[in-house]
Formats: sequence, structure tokens, C-alpha cells
Amino acid sequence: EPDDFFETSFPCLNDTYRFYLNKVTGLDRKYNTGALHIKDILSPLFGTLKESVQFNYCFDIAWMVNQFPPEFRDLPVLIVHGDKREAKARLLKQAQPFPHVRFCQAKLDIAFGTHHTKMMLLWYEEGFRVVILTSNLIRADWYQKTQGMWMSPLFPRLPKGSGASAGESPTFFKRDLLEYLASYRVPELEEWIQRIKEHDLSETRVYLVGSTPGRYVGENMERWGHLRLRKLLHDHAEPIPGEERWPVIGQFSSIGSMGLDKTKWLAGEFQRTLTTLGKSSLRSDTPVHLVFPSVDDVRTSLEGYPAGGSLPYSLQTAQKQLWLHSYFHRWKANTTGRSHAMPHIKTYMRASPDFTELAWFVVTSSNLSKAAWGALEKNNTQVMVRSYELGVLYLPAAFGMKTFPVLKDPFPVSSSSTGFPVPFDLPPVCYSPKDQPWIWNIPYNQAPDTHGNIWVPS
Ligand SMILES: CC(C)c1cccc2c(O)c(C(=O)O)cnc12
Repeated sequence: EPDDFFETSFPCLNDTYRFYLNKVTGLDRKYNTGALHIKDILSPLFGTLKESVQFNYCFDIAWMVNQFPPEFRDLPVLIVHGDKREAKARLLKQAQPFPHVRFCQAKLDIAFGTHHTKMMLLWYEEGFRVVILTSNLIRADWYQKTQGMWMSPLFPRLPKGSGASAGESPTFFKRDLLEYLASYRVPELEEWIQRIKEHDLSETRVYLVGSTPGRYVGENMERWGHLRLRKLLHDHAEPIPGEERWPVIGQFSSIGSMGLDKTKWLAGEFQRTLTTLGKSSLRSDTPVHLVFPSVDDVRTSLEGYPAGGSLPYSLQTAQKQLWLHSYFHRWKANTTGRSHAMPHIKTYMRASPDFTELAWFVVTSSNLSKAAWGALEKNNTQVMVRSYELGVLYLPAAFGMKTFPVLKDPFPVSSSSTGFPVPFDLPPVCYSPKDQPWIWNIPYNQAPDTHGNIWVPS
């Protein structure tokens, strides 16, 4: 089985969940066993690359090319981005020295929408692999931040003449990935849709949770964003006795405008989604813990205040929603040695009251924003999504389990553990009265960061 060959090349990978963190520079080596750098992902040990697609938001093309091993460095790469006008011109100019790098501009016809989706489609001699991740294709995103990814198994080619529905997974991942790619409505992805159709994705155990910009009505409302997540939790998760005491945890690196009070979106439609388990749903008494770095978390981080350059919570947005900050918890990750590696990963989960079990887990590009997850309009008959986003949902039923046990010590990793490697400490720790949420466009000159610097944004 080709995959065994590749998996054994990286013996310390957890191939139960295929959920990995990025390597972080400056940590005790113990906390990087089982973590991956981009050069590992692109290594010949995972497959003999033929061509790839890189969906992302921010690109350093020369740096990206250099992350491929020399033998793959001039193979065709398609970049899927959301840049327009001058930003698009700058991006294309970066690739002038690299004729093998081509571009595909994702349509962004709704204001304030962005192409956040981060995904690699890797076409090998041996088959096909999908990676869905949280890192931009720039050096800083792979240096000292907490980032995560889902790495698919190696998908072998199907026998010639296999039927259209061949190679489907129990989670309908193949159908959903093809639908997501088709939603771009661009010619550059047609050949990739065709290639994926010729492969066997049946070993996939995660559900795809994507967002594509648009206004959706009727059945289309459940295709994307949080209503997609709600549909999956309704259809494939079981009610739990005493579930109203099972907290929801949201963890993210940016925050949109949520309205003047919690009923406008967060504690209403979004919480209704996050508290859905089978038939039951809105539990307004369910605890909701939001994890977002405090100023001191950023100041004392490996990067220092510059980590805040990737935590773009603006004063304009924050001052309109002071009510939100009572939900906030610190970024603490002693479990993975990453308390000082600021999060750019985004995760959402439902935990047991004692935080030893999970009912589900999501890793995604989606921050805490209506633009990413969608917001109901027109008396709940329409949902509007502004951005492209992509993530995966882990449901215990797809792994033959009732709940996921939370893995206490994920490092050094064990390849067969059934515990889920939650990347940060549970239970989350509330902000103290003195803690302030990180806001990226105000100065911090009262206390130096780990590099002895202050922060004075222009
Ligand atoms: C507000 C915008 C310009 C921004 C600032 C800093 C970091 C950002 C980021 O990391 C992403 C992303 O990763 O998709 C997207 N926008 C980011």
C-alpha cells in the first residue's frame, strides 16, 4: 500500500486524526516531534510530485518556490488567490522569475470578502494528496506561530473507467471537495476537478466545511459556513445527556464586527450552530469560551509585539463590542509547548464539563466573523457569506467512537493514540480583570516585549 511507505518515512506522525501542528523555531525539540514544516509537507517522502495547487491569502512566491525540494522546484504550481488591481499586479510581478507559477483569481463580488482558504492539492506519480491548513505562504507564518493542518492520506488512482461515484468516502468528502472547487467557477480548476474524480478518496474520515461568497436561499443555505456546520452536527452527531453543560470553545486569530450585543449574531445563530448535537440545538445556557490572545500574551511571545501584526483586531471594531470581551480567555498551550507561539490556527470544539472528552473538533481558516461563517438575512430566509474559507470537521462517529478522549500530553506524539491532540490547554483560562484583548492598531509603550521593543503602529 503506497501510503504505508510514505507514512513510515515519518514514523512520528499521528495518523489516527492526521491533524498536525507546524514546527516552531525556538522550542525544546520534544514539542516539534510530529510537527511539520512546509518543507516536510512538500518532501519526496510524501510522494513524487507532478503538479500542485496552492490556495491561500498571502504569498511570498520566491520563498514558496524555495520550500519545494530541488527536484520539484520547477514543477507547475497554480496559485489561487483573491487579489485584485494593484495587489494582483504586485503578486504577478513576484512570479516574473518563475514561469512555472501560474495564477487563478477567485471572484470576490461581495464587499469586504477575502480569499482566506488555505489548501494544497498535491498531484503525485503515486496518486493525490490534499492538505487543508491555516498558514500563509510566507516565512513568518512557519516560524514562531501556532498553526495547524489536516493532511489527507495518499489517495490512489481509481481503476480506468471507474464510475463517477467511485472513490467516495463515508463522509462524502470527495463530493464536497469537488463542489467546493466548482464553486469558484474558473476554468483553471476544471482539470483539477477531473483529476480528483479519477482518484479514490474513500479513506477520508473528516467532513469538509467550506465557505464561498454569495447570498444563499432554500437548500443552498446549508452548503456553506456555520449553517453547513449546523447541518453536519444535526445529521451526524448524537445528543448527549446533560449537553447544556458541555462548553463550546472557539479559538481564532481575528474578530469581525458582531453587532451591539451578543443576541445580534454570536449568542443567537452562531451559538445555535455550535450547540447543535443531533435533533437538539440552541442551548442559551451552554458555556461559550472564546480564546484570543491578551496584550500580555503577545508582549511575552517568541515574536514579541510583531506577533500582533497577524492578530488584526482593530480598535474601531473592538470599541463597538466591549460586551464580547467578557467571553475571552488567554492563549495558553503548555500542553504543546506553544504558550509563547501566538495562534494563527483557528479551532472550534465542544468539550465535556471536565474537559476530558470532545463531541467534535474543527480546524479551519475561519475567524470569529460573520464574513467567514455567514449571517442570516431577510427574516432568516437568506444567508450571506462574504469570504472563501475552508476547514475540516472531526466527528467521533466517523472514527467509530462516541466521543474523542482529549489527549493529555500530545508530545512526543504517538502514531496510534486515540486521544485527540487539542493544541492548547483545557480548560481555557479567563482573562484577569487587568487583561486586555490584543488590539493591533494602538500603541503599547509601557512595557517592552521579549525583544525589548515597544509597539507604535503608524
Ligand atoms: C486584516 C488583514 C489585512 C490581515 C492582517 C494580518 C493578518 C492577516 C491574515 O493572516 C489573514 C489570513 O491568514 O488569511 C488575512 N488577513 C490578515
